[in-house]
Amino acid sequence: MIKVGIVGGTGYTGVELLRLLATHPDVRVQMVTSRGEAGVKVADMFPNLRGFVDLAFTEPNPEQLANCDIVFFATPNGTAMQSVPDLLKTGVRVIDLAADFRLKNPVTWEQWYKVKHVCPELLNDAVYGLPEVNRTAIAAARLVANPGCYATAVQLGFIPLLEAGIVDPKSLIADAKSGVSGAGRKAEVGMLMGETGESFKAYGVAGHRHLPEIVQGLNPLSHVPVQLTFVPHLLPMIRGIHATLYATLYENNVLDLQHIFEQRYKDEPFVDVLPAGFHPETRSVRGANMCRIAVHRPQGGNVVVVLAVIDNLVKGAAGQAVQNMNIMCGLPESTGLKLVGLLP
Ligand SMILES: NC(=O)C1=CN([C@@H]2O[C@H](COP(=O)(O)OP(=O)(O)OC[C@H]3O[C@@H](n4cnc5c(N)ncnc54)[C@H](OP(=O)(O)O)[C@@H]3O)[C@@H](O)[C@H]2O)C=CC1
Ligand SMILES: CC(=O)N[C@@H](CCC(=O)OP(=O)(O)O)C(=O)O
Repeated sequence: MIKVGIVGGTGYTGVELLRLLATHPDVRVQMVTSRGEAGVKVADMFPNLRGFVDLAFTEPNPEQLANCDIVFFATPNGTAMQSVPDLLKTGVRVIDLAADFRLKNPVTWEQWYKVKHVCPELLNDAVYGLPEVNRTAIAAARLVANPGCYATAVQLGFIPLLEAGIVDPKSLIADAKSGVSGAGRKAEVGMLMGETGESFKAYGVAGHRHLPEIVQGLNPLSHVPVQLTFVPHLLPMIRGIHATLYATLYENNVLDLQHIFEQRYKDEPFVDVLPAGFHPETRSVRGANMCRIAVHRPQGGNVVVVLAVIDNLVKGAAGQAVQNMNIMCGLPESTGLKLVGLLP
């Protein structure tokens, strides 16, 4: 059994990790931390876990964490980097769901996250945990940087087009919408039902911190640096991301875009390319570790439109983290992740 610890078990991604790991056949969760809820039984706070998780929240104690095989950090940005260097020295392998180890350049990190990185020497060692690109490196990694939610949907949508070299990398536009759970569980006026319900708005148009992450991931697939306009929006729903992606074809000749997408993802257990003409719905991936994608070419013109949906808490966070753990531990990648989306 893999001995697992979770730092930050009371946040939305931490609870989602608990939900997924509670029925994982090869995992024993032996420690879940919360400073605010230390001593409280997990199942008393989250009744969906009654009968599955018989643990109480504890303070994040480094000695207990060192007794785990894998530690997940489901903590705010800038938290994991404080304790990961010491934890790695004990031989524990780490999966960080936050952004601390996603960007390779510490200057870029400081620019977007507004704090100095405390262990920039680990940034090159950390493997970006997008299995559809980095599976081999993830298997050998001691430190995995789990991608951001928007970054997952946007990259999975653009990857086949850039790899095939058929679109102008300077023409990329990502219009992405997220449910409110993307902002986490902490109290915030802007996330109240009265503020978000029956309303819809863009935010972060001047620059969102997933922009450098997406560009860093897509640049190696392109012969010239990509130029991306990324606009996130907040939707009055709880879970889900819908990314509508645009790119301009180099040549307006007939290309089988459907075939390109189907071939790229034919062996991927967690990317589902829909038949031509379909429109994916966020509810089809709610609770599931899946990215559903459709590719369109409106009016046969030279603009490709890709639609990609994920559950921000599953393929956008906890599910992808478990997928990475399976790969790191040599388990079949789908172990514990054969989840069907919740309709309606
Ligand atoms: N929500 C989403 O859809 C996604 C989130 N992420 C990222 O995952 C991480 C967690 O997100 P989310 O679950 O939404 O966050 P929440 O704000 O909902 O939860 C944060 C958790 O971290 C704990 N925590 C906070 N500060 C510290 C600290 N200094 N040391 C130890 N534990 C701490 C909190 O418990 P306590 O304070 O009691 O210790 C709480 O359990 C974030 O970095 C987020 O950006 C990534 C992808 C998607
Ligand atoms: C709706 C909403 O607020 N979403 C979050 C994205 C959450 C996420 O994945 O961001 P991390 O990079 O911090 O992990 C945001 O835009 O900040």
